Amino acid sequence: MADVLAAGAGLPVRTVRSLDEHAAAVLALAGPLPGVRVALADARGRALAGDVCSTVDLPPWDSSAMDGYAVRSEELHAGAVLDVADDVPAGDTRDVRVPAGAVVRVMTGAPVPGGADAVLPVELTDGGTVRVRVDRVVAPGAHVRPRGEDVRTGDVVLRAGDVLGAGAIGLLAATGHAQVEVHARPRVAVLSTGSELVAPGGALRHGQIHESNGPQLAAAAADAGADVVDVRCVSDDVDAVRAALAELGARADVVVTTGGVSVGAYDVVRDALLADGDAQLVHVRMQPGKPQAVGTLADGTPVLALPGNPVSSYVSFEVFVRPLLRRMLGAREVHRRTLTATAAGDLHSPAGRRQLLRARLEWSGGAPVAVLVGGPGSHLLGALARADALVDVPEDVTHVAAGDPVTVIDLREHDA
Ligand SMILES: Nc1nc2c(c(=O)[nH]1)N[C@H]1C(S)=C(S)[C@@H](COP(=O)(O)OP(=O)(O)OC[C@H]3O[C@@H](n4cnc5c(N)ncnc54)[C@H](O)[C@@H]3O)O[C@H]1N2
Ligand code: MOO
Repeated sequence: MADVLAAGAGLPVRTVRSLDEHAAAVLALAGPLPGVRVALADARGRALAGDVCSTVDLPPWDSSAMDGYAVRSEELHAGAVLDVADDVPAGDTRDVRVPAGAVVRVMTGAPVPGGADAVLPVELTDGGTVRVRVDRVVAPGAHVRPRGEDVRTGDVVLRAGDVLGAGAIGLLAATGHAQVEVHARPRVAVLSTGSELVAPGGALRHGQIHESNGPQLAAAAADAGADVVDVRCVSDDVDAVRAALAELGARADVVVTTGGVSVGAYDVVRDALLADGDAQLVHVRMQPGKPQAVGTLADGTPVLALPGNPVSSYVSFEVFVRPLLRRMLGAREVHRRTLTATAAGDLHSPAGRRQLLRARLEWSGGAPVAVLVGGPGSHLLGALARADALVDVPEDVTHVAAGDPVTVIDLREHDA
């Protein structure tokens, strides 16, 4: 296959690339954005800009795991009656000791008093508050959570590039961090182009359709952790597109366009990008998503021009834009998870184009099965909405039989 493709009389040449080559070119457009300090409440879904160490031991002191009595275990035997010398609820900040021959009542989460080596759960006693009768004994160490068992002061608890989920936010709070340094969220602007487009809700005349790529890609960008700063739509007018791109470039870290990037007479994104900035037209050996353009606007802002067909723009977003946004967000792993599933039915794929087919994952005996939804047509939005996976058929594979293993890109995870 040639490296460049002459697209026809009078049309600019296109670089021909595989999906992986184009994805690598897109990823090279930008690195992680600078770090910013944010409150924990704003940290969810963001990636750490540096390693984080604990400011405390966890637990910070020997802690009771049960409501009961702090005991010297060697003094216990069934039927023993011991004095209850003190009462230590959670939050008691005194430094209490267990006298010899006695016990101290403790609650879950209370510090285990000095001298005690175990906690006797209240269920193994008569529950006395002045004196307590021991019904059964416990071994040394029972129900005591030792200081530092979980985390030690100075331990690196989370690393740069970790994406903060609920567990990580809990750990940051527990280890003493009210704020944390994360990478800035990439600011994304989405520009849809097409004179046939009418805002959702608007009345349609013959030849017109509702604009759906903008809302779709804005949702996908937010889902990837981006801050969507603008979503707008312009008609097929090259000056209008150039003006919109210049405005959006000034406000965003990445501009994503849809439509107008193929070989048509009114493919104005193509013309606007070639007029300003530094962009390359690309023919990607994939279906959907063949015509693409990528580069920078006049002010240096990365721009990705995706094809207008709704499924093409969504799939292109998934495999090209999303990894770039994840990289700018600082995530260590920028790609979606893939898994091997069984094809539910036969499928066909064009030679020389890597095909990404919309599918639904089902489970049979615990193993994933990929059930295609809709056909390969890049206009089939009805089916796209029911898909939660993309079956990834390599360029050189033209036929997959029902029951064969297929690689599947799992779309079910939400990162934002
Ligand atoms: N002669 C050729 N024609 C086409 C080729 C080709 O190689 N030779 N490639 C086809 C492929 S593949 C694709 S993909 C499309 C991409 O073309 P564009 O990126 O220029 O997209 P448009 O022509 O502007 O639109 C295509 C289609 O999608 C609808 N659309 C566009 N924007 C939106 C939107 N925001 N919301 C909803 N729907 C949208 C538009 O109405 C068209 O139906 O080119 C093929 N043609
Ligand atoms: O490359 Mo297009 O996206 O097949 O419809």
